[in-house]
Amino acid sequence: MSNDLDAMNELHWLIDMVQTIEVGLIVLDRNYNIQLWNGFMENHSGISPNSIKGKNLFTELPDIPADWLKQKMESVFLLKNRTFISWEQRPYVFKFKNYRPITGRADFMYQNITLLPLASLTGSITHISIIVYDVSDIAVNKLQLKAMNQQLEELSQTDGLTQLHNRRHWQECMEREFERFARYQDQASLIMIDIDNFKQINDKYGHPAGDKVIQHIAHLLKQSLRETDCAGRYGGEEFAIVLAKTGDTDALYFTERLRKKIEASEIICDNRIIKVTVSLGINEIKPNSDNSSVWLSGADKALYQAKQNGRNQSVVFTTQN
Ligand SMILES: Nc1nc2c(ncn2[C@@H]2O[C@H](COP(=O)(O)OP(=O)(O)OP(=O)(O)O)[C@@H](O)[C@H]2O)c(=O)[nH]1
Repeated sequence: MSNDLDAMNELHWLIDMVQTIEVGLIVLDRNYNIQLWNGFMENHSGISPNSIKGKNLFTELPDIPADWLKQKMESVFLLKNRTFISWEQRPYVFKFKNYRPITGRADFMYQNITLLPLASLTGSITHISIIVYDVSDIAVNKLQLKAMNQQLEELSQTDGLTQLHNRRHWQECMEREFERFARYQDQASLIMIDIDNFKQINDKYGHPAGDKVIQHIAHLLKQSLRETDCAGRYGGEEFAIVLAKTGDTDALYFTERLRKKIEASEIICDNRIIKVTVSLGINEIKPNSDNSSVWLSGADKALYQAKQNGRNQSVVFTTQN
């Protein structure tokens, strides 16, 4: 008698706990009709256990990705094995609003889900349990950390004044492009750009005005680039670009258009108009280029030649440079 009472108590406690636990519990039969729907599910869906019992899960909650979840559940029935669905795989299965104060930034509740086969007294799998864990805190923290890391990575690759790639990152990009060429024999051209007589601009208008000129050139440069091109601030008043899939004839067309655009533009600083020009050196990858340094130094030599020739011009590297 006392054993019966103990067992009854245990069952009663268990039912109480199932109802109040901060985890969603659902039991479905073979046709996905709901047999159990605990307090957590009621609180977050607004649907009471009495009103949903015996009804089909997918009819009652049409937001659930039915085909996808059925496929998972069928394999649980078939293999008699539990399955886990992580929030990283699918942020949620049940579209519940997120009310947590800490993770107020998430609109919905991130969920980890376990699908558990339930055996009848005869041992056959007649039902399935869906266990829903609210993992919004973990998910939001992880996503925030990921976003911050991404931001940090971008910052570590970006030049603060111009928002172009910084020298180190540009160099990596250039080396990648060089290796790609070595593998696929693709065309690519490297361009070095230097602002003409920049020291005089600093001396005449002041360093802040000089900075503004650098930003202005970077802005015009960005406007001229394609998605696949890679541009960076190589030094103080020097920029470097890799034009993907571009031979030196097209690169020259690009640099001349940019040069003329810069020449025609003006920078207004403290009510004064500043006009600048740039010199540009171009070097197309050659099939016999040994390494990326040779490619870079070819463009640098062509730039030097452009300066020697009187500035405000583009020069294509040849072995005579
Ligand atoms: N305002 C500003 N000036 C910089 C920056 N970095 C380098 N400079 C200046 O840029 C000038 C570069 O001058 P030089 O290399 O002598 O060449 P240049 O006057 O441009 O003459 P050419 O290149 O021969 O046409 C130096 O005076 C540097 O101090 C920067 O970030 N901002």
